[in-house]
Amino acid sequence: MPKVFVTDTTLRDGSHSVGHKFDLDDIKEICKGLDEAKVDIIEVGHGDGLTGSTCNYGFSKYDDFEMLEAASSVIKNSKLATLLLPGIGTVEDLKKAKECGVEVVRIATHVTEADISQQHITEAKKMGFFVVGFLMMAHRANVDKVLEEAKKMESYGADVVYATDSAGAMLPNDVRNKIGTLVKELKIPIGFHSHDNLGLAIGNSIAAIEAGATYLDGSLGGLGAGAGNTPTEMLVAVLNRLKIEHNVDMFKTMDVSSKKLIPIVKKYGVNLNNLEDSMMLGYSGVYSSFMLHAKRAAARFNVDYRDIILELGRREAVGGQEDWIVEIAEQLENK
Ligand SMILES: C[C@H](O)CC(=O)C(=O)O
Ligand SMILES: [Mn+2]
Repeated sequence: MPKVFVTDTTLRDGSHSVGHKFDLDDIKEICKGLDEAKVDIIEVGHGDGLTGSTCNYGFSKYDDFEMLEAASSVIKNSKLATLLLPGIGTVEDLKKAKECGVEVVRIATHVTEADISQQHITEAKKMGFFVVGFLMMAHRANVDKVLEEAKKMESYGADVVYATDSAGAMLPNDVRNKIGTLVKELKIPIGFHSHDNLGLAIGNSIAAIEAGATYLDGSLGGLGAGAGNTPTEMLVAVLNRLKIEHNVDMFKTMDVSSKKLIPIVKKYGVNLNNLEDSMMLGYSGVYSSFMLHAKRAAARFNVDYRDIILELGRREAVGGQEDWIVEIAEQLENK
């Protein structure tokens, strides 16, 4: 299967979950972590896109350009992105975003309204942006309509078109059908952005990949509107398990999620699940009762418990082989 590019939207879609109130220092911390994890694209800004900070959508703590400058000041590897909804953001805002170091702009419209993206996509291309057309609420139109609207975005010059499951309402077959059709009928790469309202964010992302999508969105810990997005760290784990080529370091996405994002969002009363333990067990296929002992051994030998779990998975450990844990920890210490 072709290589997949990961966009992390913790600092844009995730900002819906914290009332658009991320601090500039928080933005820098998260961006640094995502950048070190080599996430391809990091999206930053108000949850409703550039200049979404209004009484309609909720005021953010900082304006988008301050947030984008803060992000840009720490990003070395990844590309900085922002979202724009025509009618909320303007071409002037795109120019300002460019000056802040933004390289990727995602122009978002309702799935039946691609026409209103023409000016913004055309102007963004002239400014040298990598332009993503983002068709929101993709469950609300049938496959022919989604195709018609995606083709419009392609004809305006978009580099990628997304089908976006804004309401987390799509079922895997719908994803497969729509993404598969776009992949077949368009010349540009196709992306998918999901929400977890039916517990299908990861499953639908897999359906999208299998149907040929090569741009996938996630957010750390799944932080995002509604039930949240596909967790970035879990998406990377699944890509690894599927042996699909990508650029992202799984452990580093886990670290930025558990060590940086979770403490930050606690300030806003958001209790984000720490996915690390359950994800490592599923990823390596190790029985849950090994976790406690692996953590104890990791502390004793000063090694990463995740490496112990990975090795237990490689050895296909089963109940009764807990004695391997200390042996593995000791070997890791001596490496
Ligand atoms: C403006 C929305 O939050 C964009 C998005 O992420 C979605 O439709 O989903
Ligand atoms: Mn979203």
